[in-house]
Amino acid sequence: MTRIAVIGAAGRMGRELCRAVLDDPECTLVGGVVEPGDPSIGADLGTLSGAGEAGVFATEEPPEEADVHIEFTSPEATVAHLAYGKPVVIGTTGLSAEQTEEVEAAGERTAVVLAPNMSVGVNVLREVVSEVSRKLGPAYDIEVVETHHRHKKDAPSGTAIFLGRAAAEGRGQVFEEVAVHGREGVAPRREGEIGVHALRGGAVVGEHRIVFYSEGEEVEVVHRALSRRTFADGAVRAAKFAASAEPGFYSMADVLR
Ligand SMILES: NC(=O)C1=CN([C@@H]2O[C@H](COP(=O)(O)OP(=O)(O)OC[C@H]3O[C@@H](n4cnc5c(N)ncnc54)[C@H](OP(=O)(O)O)[C@@H]3O)[C@@H](O)[C@H]2O)C=CC1
Ligand SMILES: O=C(O)C1=N[C@H](C(=O)O)C[C@H](O)C1
Repeated sequence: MTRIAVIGAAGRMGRELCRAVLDDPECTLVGGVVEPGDPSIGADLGTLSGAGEAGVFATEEPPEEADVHIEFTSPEATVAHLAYGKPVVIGTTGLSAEQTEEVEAAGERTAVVLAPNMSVGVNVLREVVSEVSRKLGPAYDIEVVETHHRHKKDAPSGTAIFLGRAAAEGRGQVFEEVAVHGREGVAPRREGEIGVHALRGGAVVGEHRIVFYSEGEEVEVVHRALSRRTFADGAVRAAKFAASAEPGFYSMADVLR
């Protein structure tokens, strides 16, 4: 039985995670951490997440007995929470290069899984995107287009960067050197650039399109998340992995291996 505490339990993903952990016969939800001063402190996590009373309550600090934490909060909170020192699965996106380095360094002390998208589909698609890019070669123009709900804070999405890197790597480029984020004014396409575009609106759970254009054809690789449950199920799978893994810095590729 894996004892899991959800950090950021009052958020959109936090509630989905609480439901997913409560539904999993191999896991026990032992706690849920919310921001200091949050009105849901003391609330039953089952009731808060819509799963029905669970007898486990939202707190400001995680319970000692957790084997592993699942963290979907903000970049700042995620880095601050590394001090808990527990095995942790991190889904938070929008981390700076310095914040990512801090997360990586935590892997020297405990098991850390960091993934901008916990769905099986996106992680399989990463290989497909890399391979399509490799086979089509540098003559094709690549554009990455992502769409998310109106509440999403970071842009572009962590997944757009993840899949953009795969496309770049596939044809021997470094994504950060060729990415062009949106276009405005006089902005003709330069050879080899990868355009990245973030659409925000409504309740869209998450859509990612990697489009390859030549003069004569258009090849599109698409992932649409239909429910946040797909991310939560992946995170719970990663938590079971992290709870028994050696200290190290892991990705979903390690979890799904
Ligand atoms: N890897 C993946 O598969 C996925 C990743 N994500 C990422 O997960 C993150 C969260 O997304 P989402 O759930 O939609 O966002 P929400 O804003 O709904 O949830 C984040 C929650 O974290 C809380 N929080 C902030 N600081 C702390 C803290 N110090 N302690 C405890 N809780 C805290 C927030 O509280 P408050 O609102 O009061 O600030 C909020 O309830 C984003 O970075 C998003 O991109 C999302 C989906 C899938
Ligand atoms: O904020 C979200 O909602 C999502 N964020 C992740 C990202 O930034 O890639 C994953 C998913 O697309 C949903």
